[in-house]
Amino acid sequence: MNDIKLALLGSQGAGKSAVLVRFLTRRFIGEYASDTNSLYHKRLSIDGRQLNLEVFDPCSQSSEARCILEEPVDWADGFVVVYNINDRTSFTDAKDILRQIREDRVDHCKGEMEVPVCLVGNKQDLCHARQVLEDEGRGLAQENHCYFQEVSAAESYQDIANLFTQLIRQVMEHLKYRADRRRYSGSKSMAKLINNVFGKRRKSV
Ligand SMILES: Nc1nc2c(ncn2[C@@H]2O[C@H](COP(=O)(O)OP(=O)(O)OP(=O)(O)O)[C@@H](O)[C@H]2O)c(=O)[nH]1
Repeated sequence: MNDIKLALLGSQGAGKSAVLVRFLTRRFIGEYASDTNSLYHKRLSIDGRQLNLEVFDPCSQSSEARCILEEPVDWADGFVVVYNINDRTSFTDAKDILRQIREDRVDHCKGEMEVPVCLVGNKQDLCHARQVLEDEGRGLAQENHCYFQEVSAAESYQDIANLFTQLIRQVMEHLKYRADRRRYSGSKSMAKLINNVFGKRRKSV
């Protein structure tokens, strides 16, 4: 069984918990405790593969985006970055978060494939009060090579289910790529070791 770890990031009130709970339970619950970190578990099957999903929903992060969190960035295999389309500040925070994820991952995983991230513009049902155009969200996602979707946690399950499914597929590919890379560099160093030991020995015989 594959273990997949995701983290939800975004500014306070963007709707992180609402998006996640909609995915996990198909329901919209109006209010959530926002003063604790939560770790959700779910078993699911995607493309015939059984998965053990863990999702970290950290408690509110300040709007200065001092937010993020060394821990989830190291811990998670993929990220869902949520902003509120009616709140430009939350979009600016999302930009900062995407930049921080990229910088952190570049530092830690030189030469590795980029970590899968999904950018989510939430509260689409309130689009009469929109402050962030859909094209701006799409543009930001393109700059950061990530999947993008506007959703309404209040009104719709399907878009949210699709985006989590897409992200989880990308994470599975990413984990496979990392495992293959490790195996390849492991076998290369093993070949080098064998060559060093036996190659030298053969010479002296
Ligand atoms: N109209 C509407 N309201 C939403 C939607 N999603 C969330 N909300 C509301 O927005 C508020 C904040 O939602 P949360 O899910 O608690 O947001 P959060 O990002 O987890 O917030 P923190 O835990 O404080 O960081 C709540 O009152 C939700 O009911 C949505 O799609 N549409």
